[in-house]
Amino acid sequence: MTRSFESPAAYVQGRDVVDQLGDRLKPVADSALVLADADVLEIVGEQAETSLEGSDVDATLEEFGGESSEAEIDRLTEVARDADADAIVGAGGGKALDTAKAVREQAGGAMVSMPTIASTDAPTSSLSVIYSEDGEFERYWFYEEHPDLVLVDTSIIAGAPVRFFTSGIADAMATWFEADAVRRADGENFFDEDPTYAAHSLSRLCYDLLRDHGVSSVQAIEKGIVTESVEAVTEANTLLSGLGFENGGIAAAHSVHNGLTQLEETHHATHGEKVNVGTITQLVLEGRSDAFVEDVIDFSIEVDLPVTLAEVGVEDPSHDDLDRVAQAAVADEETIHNAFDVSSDEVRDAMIAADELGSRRLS
Ligand SMILES: NC(=O)c1ccc[n+]([C@@H]2O[C@H](COP(=O)([O-])OP(=O)(O)OC[C@H]3O[C@@H](n4cnc5c(N)ncnc54)[C@H](O)[C@@H]3O)[C@@H](O)[C@H]2O)c1
Ligand SMILES: [Zn+2]
Repeated sequence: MTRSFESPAAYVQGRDVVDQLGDRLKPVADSALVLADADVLEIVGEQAETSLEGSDVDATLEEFGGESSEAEIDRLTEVARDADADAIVGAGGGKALDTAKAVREQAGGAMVSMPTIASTDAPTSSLSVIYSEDGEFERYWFYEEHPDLVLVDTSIIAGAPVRFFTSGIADAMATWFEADAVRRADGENFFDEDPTYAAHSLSRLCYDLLRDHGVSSVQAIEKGIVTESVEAVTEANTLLSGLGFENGGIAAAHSVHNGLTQLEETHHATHGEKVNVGTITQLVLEGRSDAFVEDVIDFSIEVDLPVTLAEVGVEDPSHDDLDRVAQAAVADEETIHNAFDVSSDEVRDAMIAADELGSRRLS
């Protein structure tokens, strides 16, 4: 079996790095299309345009409608073609970046991810999650190419609501436990190949940075300030978690997340928040010691992440509801099989046990 590692060509992070957009794009583009929703255009539109035009790159700003749907991708692809754009710049959260990746796939040229929140693994990856226009999950699109540049402005990240940042911490924490489980089970990464030592090691570094700087970084984001802890956790949430999940593979935490999306009442919880319940469930499935699971739960509570089903919207779940979640989590295509040989009954019971441990630590 071969092992593989793939990544964006460049990653740049720091205060005010949006000002570098033009200089960094100029070698490959004479014109760029910037895609962002109305709120994000308010935050970063003018700064991006000034930087591009200051480097003689023609800038077109277009409002993204908010859903990474095929219809929106097709509409924006037309805008990119009409503008004769050599580069697509996506700014915002996971949905805006996933849309920009899809538009680049169809229109060609270079692609820049400019996450304005550190909430998910979307900025660095070579895939988009596609939804219907009404926001129902439809499918994943996989691409040959990664973004050419990921530009992460920490002064913007620090100005965003803290819930996005803590959600990113949850998604990043899962990266380590999933990559480690995949490696132990001899599972595969997102490129259907063996994970490298690098992927395993970067995933571990991701977790260590979260545990070393998580609490202080969240405190700093609450105050809207940028500290070294904010830089460390932004890097963990964005670069390390992104490289870690694609190259290391994912396992049960994300399958439980996918199962939870079956229940309407979890829809208000973010991706990362549902993943956190999945992480604790995975640790129970692995048979980790009480002390180990409690340590992860206590850290989650400290950074205000959910540790119970009720906290992601599922109050007093019926046996049937939990069976539905568990059955979806072990569907044939689910990544849980990458690392675990388990039945839906085992997943359901692990969810109940994880919920119980979480409730005890909360009280
Ligand atoms: N492609 C991948 O590898 C990958 C990985 C994980 C998740 N995802 C996808 O990412 C999406 C979730 O992304 P998300 O959690 O980032 O949310 P999102 O993209 O759904 O929404 C982000 C929201 O935050 C707002 N926002 C952005 N920057 C802001 C700022 N600086 N200040 C205030 N508000 C700001 C936006 O206006 C938007 O309303 C899902 O569609 C999920 O499937 C993709
Ligand atoms: Zn995730």
